[in-house]
Amino acid sequence: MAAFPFEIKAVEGKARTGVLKTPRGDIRTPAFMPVGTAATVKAMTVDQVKATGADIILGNTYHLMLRPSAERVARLGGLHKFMRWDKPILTDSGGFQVMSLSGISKLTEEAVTFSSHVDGSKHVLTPERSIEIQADLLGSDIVMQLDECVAWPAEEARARKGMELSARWARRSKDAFGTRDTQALFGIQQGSTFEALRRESSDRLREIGFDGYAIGGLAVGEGHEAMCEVLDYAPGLLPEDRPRYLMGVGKPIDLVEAVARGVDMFDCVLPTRSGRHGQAWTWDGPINLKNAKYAEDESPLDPDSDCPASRDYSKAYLRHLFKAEEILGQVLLSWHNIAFFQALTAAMRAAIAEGRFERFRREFRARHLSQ
Ligand SMILES: Cc1ccc(CCc2c3nc[nH]c3cc3c(=O)[nH]c(N)nc23)cc1
Repeated sequence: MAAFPFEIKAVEGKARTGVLKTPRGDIRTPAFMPVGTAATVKAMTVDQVKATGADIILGNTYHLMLRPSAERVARLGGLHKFMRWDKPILTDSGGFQVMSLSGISKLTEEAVTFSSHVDGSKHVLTPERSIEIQADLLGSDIVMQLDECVAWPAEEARARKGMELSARWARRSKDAFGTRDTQALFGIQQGSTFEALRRESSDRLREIGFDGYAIGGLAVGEGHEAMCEVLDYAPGLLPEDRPRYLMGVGKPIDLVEAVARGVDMFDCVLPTRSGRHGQAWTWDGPINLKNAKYAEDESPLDPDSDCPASRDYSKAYLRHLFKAEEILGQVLLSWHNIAFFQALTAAMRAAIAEGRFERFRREFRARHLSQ
């Protein structure tokens, strides 16, 4: 019995819109999940995040196990209580962050061992330990298996080794997760840019059985075209009646093109990270508010938005805040960008439900990529 019912409401081509029902609330798909790495969506309060329409946020095993430690979060009541977010949380398993953030790390059949980028202390992550941190100590609603994300570009032999290790860790993760039914476990498809490897990965994950399936190993520098080439076949290798989560993606155009290829869930640091540097995402494409042309532009970022950061502040004021290095600039632009990504996924849900997604996709590309 799948822990979380996934109801697909409408389909247009490969695009789907639906609802993933969890004990802590429904997740409308296609869904964009704001990244809350260290128990905060950077520069935003949970009330602002909720106001944007986000149904779920992401937490990070790697960061929280190093600081304040998973045991401390558990003693403080778990991640939801700690950060005052009472809707669903998905946590990553930590392996990806070890490879991209920590200093010395060692990968064996048994575990990933690494030294903390915070204080140099030594840590060990096994599939079993990652499940314990995510499910028992942080208390997340959607748990990710521990996997190995092979760097791009990869030789086929190297990509096979990583895919096979991830498949063995998928089995160990499922065994450690057990028969919990108030939390969900997602497997992660690997195989780099090789169709045969991704097919084998998908078959092994399907055999084990998961509540949802992630597409890993992308958004690692391959670029939009190469990613779309993999997405032309990768989502379809996974069970069509369960959610498909494309990890680490992406720019607005990436989301639209991935939804068109059958992806349901997304996460990316782009809206908050670019917001902190003065980049605003809009229906007409990205703009850099530090540009002199906005110095006396009294228009807001989006007058039709219900988000105060998008509707109530002039570009001139936002530019001033960034030039003056005022914290409020980072707060307002993070808020606007997250609201824009939520508005984009809401527009795609409506378009698919009304059978006009292809028109939406065509019009979005024409307007957003016009620059
Ligand atoms: C809080 C949080 C931040 C980031 C993530 C996703 C991080 C992420 C990737 N980001 C870009 N490409 C990625 C690939 C993988 C991958 O193959 N496996 C895993 N476990 N995570 C990935 C999850 C949670």
